[in-house]
Amino acid sequence: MTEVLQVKNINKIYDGKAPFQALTNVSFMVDKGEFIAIMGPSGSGKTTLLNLISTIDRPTSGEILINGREPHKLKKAELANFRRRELGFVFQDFNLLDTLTLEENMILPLTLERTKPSMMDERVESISKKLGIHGILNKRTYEVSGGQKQRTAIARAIIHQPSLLLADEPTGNLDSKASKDVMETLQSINEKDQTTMLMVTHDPYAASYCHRVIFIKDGKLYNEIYRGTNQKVFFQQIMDVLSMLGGDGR
Ligand SMILES: Nc1ncnc2c1ncn2[C@@H]1O[C@H](COP(=O)(O)OP(=O)(O)OP(=O)(O)O)[C@@H](O)[C@H]1O
Repeated sequence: MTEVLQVKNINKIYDGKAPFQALTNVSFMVDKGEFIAIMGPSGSGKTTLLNLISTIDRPTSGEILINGREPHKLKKAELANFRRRELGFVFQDFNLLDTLTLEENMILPLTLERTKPSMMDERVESISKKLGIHGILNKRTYEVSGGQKQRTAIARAIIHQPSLLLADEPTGNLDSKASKDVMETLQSINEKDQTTMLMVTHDPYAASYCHRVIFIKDGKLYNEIYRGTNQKVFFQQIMDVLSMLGGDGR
């Protein structure tokens, strides 16, 4: 089986005085090594979908399988372990701990797994070099740039070699130079390590680094497009779908 993520017929209804159906019959598959962007207007259900895949929230009906397993069926403690081992997270606002150095931030997931110190050192060395943060590992988060913070957050997200890396607007707080830098970093990790990635983004330039963009509108799949060899052409195709969707994709 090469599918890392299977989303099958997902519905999500938020209960309340006026129940709201945020997702309707959403299905898609993601193969090992794929790099996927999810785009759509504001309120279309992107965050809802990411929360279901990241197991933070549960679907009302339908199945989500990650590496062939259904995390939503696990008990609480097992689910916590599953999430820690199988998933990596990158957020818009980095979510780094300000009192720790970049290295300490990076190794947090390994500390939780009680990984041997020699193994930790090896991982820190190779990943920090790959991400271009090796020379600043002893700095604290307030001493480095936004792009460097996000690269540290990416390092933390991949240090335990997750099956699936989930990113929520990873370039949302970055200027265009730092965004380019972070997207090139994600692309290179995806290519070298075959890490499967799924990213929610409003940024068509960021999405143009992906293999495939899935568009959602009003909680339903609207369209999906695959990248050929040319990133500029893909960027234009993404812009075209966004303009059909209406607005600026937000
Ligand atoms: N906890 C909740 N209870 C009720 N309705 C919710 C809840 N969370 C989200 N919604 C509604 O579900 C819909 C989808 O929201 P969601 O946050 O998934 O959209 P989004 O595509 O991520 O939007 P944005 O791009 O603005 O972040 C919206 O109409 C929202 O108001």
